[in-house]
Amino acid sequence: MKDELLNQIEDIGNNHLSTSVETPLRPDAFDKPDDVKIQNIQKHFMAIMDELGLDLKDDSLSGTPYRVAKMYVKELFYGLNPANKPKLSSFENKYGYGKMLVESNITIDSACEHHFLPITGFAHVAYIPNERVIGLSKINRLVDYYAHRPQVQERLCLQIMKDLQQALKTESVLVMIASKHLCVSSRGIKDKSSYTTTIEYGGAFNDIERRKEFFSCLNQEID
Ligand SMILES: Nc1nc2c(ncn2[C@@H]2O[C@H](COP(=O)(O)OP(=O)(O)OP(=O)(O)O)[C@@H](O)[C@H]2O)c(=O)[nH]1
Ligand SMILES: [Zn+2]
Repeated sequence: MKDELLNQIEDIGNNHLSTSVETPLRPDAFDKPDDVKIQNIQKHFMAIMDELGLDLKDDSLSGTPYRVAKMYVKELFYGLNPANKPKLSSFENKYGYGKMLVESNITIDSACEHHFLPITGFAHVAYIPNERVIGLSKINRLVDYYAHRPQVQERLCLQIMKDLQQALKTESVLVMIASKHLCVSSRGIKDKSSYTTTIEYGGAFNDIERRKEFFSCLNQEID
């Protein structure tokens, strides 16, 4: 009886846990063109500055609402729009390269979705090819694309991994991100020294020996 009750509680718990690596976006998120979004955000940001008591007639401040709006739509959050997703061109693995490829120290420039403050650091991506290999720069472009959204680091890691697994038609992909969150270092607890590491992997990387090999490839002195 007690076990049955515990199972029922567990079932209820599982039913409530719906997992998704998608960024929560409204279905109509891209119905408006970018210039309309910029105009609207400009008005809202003007209201924020006004509420803070800033003089919007000052010649150094008057352009700020437009600057911020353009920066949000075209730069910091360009990765929200699927139209901006890089094409992941892949090639036949004619040479039969069968071991690990590691693309390391990829710049992470992101923003935390809880505070809209920067997340900066590095991503290290590895995969073991099957029949396809991918253009190296496409890995960096994919990281940049997903980073340019309001993010949490865990989801960023997963979004990159899942897309690469799909493009490369293999589960053997690993994504590690080490970064600093300004919301931890510059406000709140103001811890300047801590940083956050997330690591997600599948396929051959479930083997600890493959992960050790990956770690041994990091921090090489190049140049
Ligand atoms: N798991 C996770 N948490 C994050 C990430 N970025 C920021 N956070 C955390 O999100 C949490 C938001 O918590 P709240 O208590 O609602 O916000 P807060 O009052 O500003 O929290 P403090 O930062 O502790 O002052 C904070 O603990 C942040 O450190 C991330 O990428 N992943
Ligand atoms: Zn934050």
